[in-house]
Amino acid sequence: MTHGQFPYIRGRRLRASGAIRDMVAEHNLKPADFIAPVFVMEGENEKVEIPSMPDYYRYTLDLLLEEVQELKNVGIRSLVIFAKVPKNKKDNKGTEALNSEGLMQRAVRAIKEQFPEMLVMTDIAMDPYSSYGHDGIVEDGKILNDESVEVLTKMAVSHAEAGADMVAPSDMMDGRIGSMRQALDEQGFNHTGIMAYSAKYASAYYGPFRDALDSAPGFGDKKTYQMDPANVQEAIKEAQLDEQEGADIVMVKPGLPYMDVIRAVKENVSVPVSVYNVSGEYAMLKAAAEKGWLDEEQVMVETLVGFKRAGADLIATYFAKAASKILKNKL
Ligand SMILES: NCc1[nH]cc(CCC(=O)O)c1CC(=O)O
Ligand SMILES: [Mg+2]
Repeated sequence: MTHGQFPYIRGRRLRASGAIRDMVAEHNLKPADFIAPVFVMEGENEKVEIPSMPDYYRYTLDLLLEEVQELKNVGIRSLVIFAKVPKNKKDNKGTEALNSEGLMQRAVRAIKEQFPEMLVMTDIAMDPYSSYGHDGIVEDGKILNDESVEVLTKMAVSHAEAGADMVAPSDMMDGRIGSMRQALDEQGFNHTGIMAYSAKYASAYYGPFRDALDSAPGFGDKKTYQMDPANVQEAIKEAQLDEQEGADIVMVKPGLPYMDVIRAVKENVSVPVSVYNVSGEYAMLKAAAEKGWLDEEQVMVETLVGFKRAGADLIATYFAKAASKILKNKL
């Protein structure tokens, strides 16, 4: 009798073909999972490749609109805008951030006008506007919390006025989510959402992004407000606090070195969890791919599905367009 020959339970039966593998896949990526970060700068008819982010560009607003059309064409439904602020418009209080005719506000209005169905998020942080490159007002070498929250709150209202669907505070000041929720509600923007960068770590993986916006801190580092990479319990606390203060979505950032944090946060909040697959993670893969050391497309998809497996509901990633193209061709 050959019946019962060892092994009679064979996992490989469910891996035998593309059809069965796709059928039993526990997690699936789709373009609607992605938030595409976009960089906008002043000027006309210009796009500049970010040196440490190959194939990624900063656009003047006219060309950004064409790029948004391309994102839409591959199925992307959401983007988050970052504005590059000219040096002469930077000061310690981030004054330019509140200018209703500022680049960010103009970009939101133009994108929402041409693509009303696109979910437009805005970065709320002072560093691109700060002469010190910090996410808050500086006094005697320290980053002030409550004074900065006042500015950040006004920034959120200004972006809501411009038409942002969600604001995304990336500053890590205490109490800013509650303050923004209250101000938005009081000023008639109770429909404007908040995606909180809740567990944002003091990470060296942000280097290329700071190149893109010319926003590196002018002195010191961001360790008095961004989190210590050693901590995970604290991430749960920060995410739960932001949920209580009214965040609609909480975020973990960066992504790859913090897969466990995504899982921990996911299990401890009831709002959706997003992850930011940051600029340094993009740069690492692009650099290895350029050298022919890694297969860019395969590693990209493997990484992105890894975020979903870890517990992320949505993913902000510079690979949004490339990954969406691949996913589209698969269907
Ligand atoms: N507060 C600004 C901000 N918003 C997003 C990033 C990083 C994004 C990336 O690296 O892709 C940063 C940089 C920082 O905190 O220094
Ligand atoms: Mg916090």
